[in-house]
Amino acid sequence: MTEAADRGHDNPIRVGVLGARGRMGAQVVQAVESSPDTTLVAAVDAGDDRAGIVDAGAEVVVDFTHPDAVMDNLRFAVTHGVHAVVGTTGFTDERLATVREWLTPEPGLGVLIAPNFALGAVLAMRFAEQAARFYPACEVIELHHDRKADAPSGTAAHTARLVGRARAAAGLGPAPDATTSELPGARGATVEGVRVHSVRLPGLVAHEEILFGGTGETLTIRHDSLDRSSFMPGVLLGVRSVLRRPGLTVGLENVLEL
Ligand SMILES: NC(=O)C1=CN([C@@H]2O[C@H](COP(=O)(O)OP(=O)(O)OC[C@H]3O[C@@H](n4cnc5c(N)ncnc54)[C@H](OP(=O)(O)O)[C@@H]3O)[C@@H](O)[C@H]2O)C=CC1
Ligand SMILES: O=C(O)C1=N[C@H](C(=O)O)C[C@H](O)C1
Repeated sequence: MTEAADRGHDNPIRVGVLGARGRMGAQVVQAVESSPDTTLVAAVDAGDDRAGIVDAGAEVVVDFTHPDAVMDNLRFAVTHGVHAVVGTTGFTDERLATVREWLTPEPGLGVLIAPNFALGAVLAMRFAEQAARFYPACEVIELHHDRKADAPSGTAAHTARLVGRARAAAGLGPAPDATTSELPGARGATVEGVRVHSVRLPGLVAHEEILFGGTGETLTIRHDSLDRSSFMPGVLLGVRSVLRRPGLTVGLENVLEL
């Protein structure tokens, strides 16, 4: 039996939420309160004292804050022996290396950082990684609500990294592109050699298309989060699994064993 299965309503996992009044944080608060094997012990937002998380005896902290705040929050959690599940974006390879260093003296502690907690988004990334070596060209389009702070999205950047690395491993060179003249930005940003385009519109939630082009055909992989509830099963799975995953885990695909 897994540790997660041992935790029920008589011994729920004690969870603190950082960014608790934000779009995602408010949903996480509800999800944690509604799940029989988790209990909310602290809800902290900007301006609140995050020491409340430690004082309340949280075992796991969930962070949906801001790329500028997340590293400081994470260091706080690790220093105080609290496991962390992080959805906040902005993680570069350098940031991930720093988190690994922080965890070195804390061998029992787990941190899960996932660019996207929606099942379909995780599957779309895996499918894109699998398709990458078969097509000479790939571009990513991400579409989000107009209140999003960062571009490109963490999911799009992660997808492009996975595709770019799979292309390099397959020995594929740069994608064919005859463009010699362009308005700055017209061809998007480049992540690991893959073009990424960002759309921001009211009415959208979180959407991604990965487009592949080849001989006489295209393949489009598309995922749509139509509501933020789409992220909650993944967040709760992360909370349950981080307790038995010491060290740094990047991506929900590792928890799902895809
Ligand atoms: N991995 C995933 O599946 C998903 C990831 N995200 C990511 O999550 C992050 C948050 O998104 P979203 O909820 O839409 O953003 P919001 O701006 O709605 O929420 C962020 C909240 O965090 C608060 N905050 C800022 N700094 C701190 C801090 N140091 N300590 C505690 N709280 C803080 C903000 O307060 P204030 O407004 O006063 O600054 C705000 O209430 C983004 O990086 C986004 O990309 C979003 C959806 C899914
Ligand atoms: O800000 C958002 O909304 C989202 N952020 C994450 C990202 O940047 O990839 C995940 C999802 O796309 C929603």
